[in-house]
Amino acid sequence: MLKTKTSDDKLDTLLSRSAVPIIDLAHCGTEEVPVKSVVNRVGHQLQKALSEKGMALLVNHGISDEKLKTAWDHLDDFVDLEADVKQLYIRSDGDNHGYVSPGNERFDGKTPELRHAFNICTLNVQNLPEEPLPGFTDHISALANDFKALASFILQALAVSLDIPPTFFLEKHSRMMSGDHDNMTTLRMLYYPPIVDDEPGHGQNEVIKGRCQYSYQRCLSDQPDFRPERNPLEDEPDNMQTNGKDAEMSEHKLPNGEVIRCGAHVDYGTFTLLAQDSEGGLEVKLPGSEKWTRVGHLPGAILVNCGEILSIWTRERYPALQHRVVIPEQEHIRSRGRHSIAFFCHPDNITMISPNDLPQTDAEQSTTCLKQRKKSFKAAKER
Ligand SMILES: O=C(O)CCC(=O)C(=O)O
Ligand SMILES: [Fe+2]
Repeated sequence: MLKTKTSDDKLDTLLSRSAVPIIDLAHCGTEEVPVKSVVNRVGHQLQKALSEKGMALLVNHGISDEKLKTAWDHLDDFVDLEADVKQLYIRSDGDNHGYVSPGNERFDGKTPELRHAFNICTLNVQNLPEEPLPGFTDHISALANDFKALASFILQALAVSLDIPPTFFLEKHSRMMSGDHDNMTTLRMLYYPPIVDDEPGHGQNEVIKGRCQYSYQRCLSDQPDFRPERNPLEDEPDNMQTNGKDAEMSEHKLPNGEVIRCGAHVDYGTFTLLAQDSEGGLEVKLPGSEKWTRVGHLPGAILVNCGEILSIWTRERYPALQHRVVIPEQEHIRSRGRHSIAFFCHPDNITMISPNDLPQTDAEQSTTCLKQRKKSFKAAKER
């Protein structure tokens, strides 16, 4: 009893350090017909969380930890296959589906990324590595369907939050996981290998080539992690850093080159659902701030963050969240591998995105009114 209380207290303290609002989905996030009262409550909580922070942590969402961990085991097994077998599943031009090896992507436009990714845009068996990895297809298909159901729940809650008909977004996302020619929704499995600094004298390209070899490190960390933000002025009294430089203090720079786990970017879909086995360097820029903030890690929780399309649809009421994954400063953290799964929720390709689809807020209405009054006053004066 006491033990439970103590650990609850500890968790409360940890959660109070989190920058992210936490929303409880009462275990019905993946139900085909979710309980209406829960959708309504979550809608109201999302309204506050997304407009103020651009993100929220979902708990009791309905996707079990076991399911996520088994998916990461399958990804580990895939990454461990011989290069010529992996090559059969590589992402090809003009199609987002398939495997992407380390060093091939630069989300910030310049910095190569240290991660293995497997994009799944369709559940067509031919496009999945079932032959070398029996069981892969069934497990990943079931997981993709769970994420699709969870995304449908969030789409309904979003409609509630914006005071529009509950099926408004759902109807515009009816083709999720049918292939990126119909709908760009993607389940992306990610593995970030451990980072071990090169010894002096080793070649420049070791980081991309050598250090990204697979280490067969199954997901390890399962502890809540909300370490307080480090204050550079406290740690290095002589160092007169400005605020703008805080970001660099939480990041480890490798001596032999510019690489990152995932460069700074915003997702371009409606929203993203993100599961992770440890934080491993995930940082965000909260709306209106230029400072990188650590997200922290709550085991089993799924982060939802706004993408560009939702930001356009809502006239930035729900701003797209800038994020990145840096190489963690602490040696014991960066020398651990990290797994994540991102579900990028996109509208059907034929959908027209217009902010005029959504009713305006009172503030927006009065700005529009004022603009119209000024315009007619000017016209009357000219007449
Ligand atoms: O792995 C992560 O935590 C983030 C990945 C991400 O932001 C992306 O692939 O768009
Ligand atoms: Fe992203």
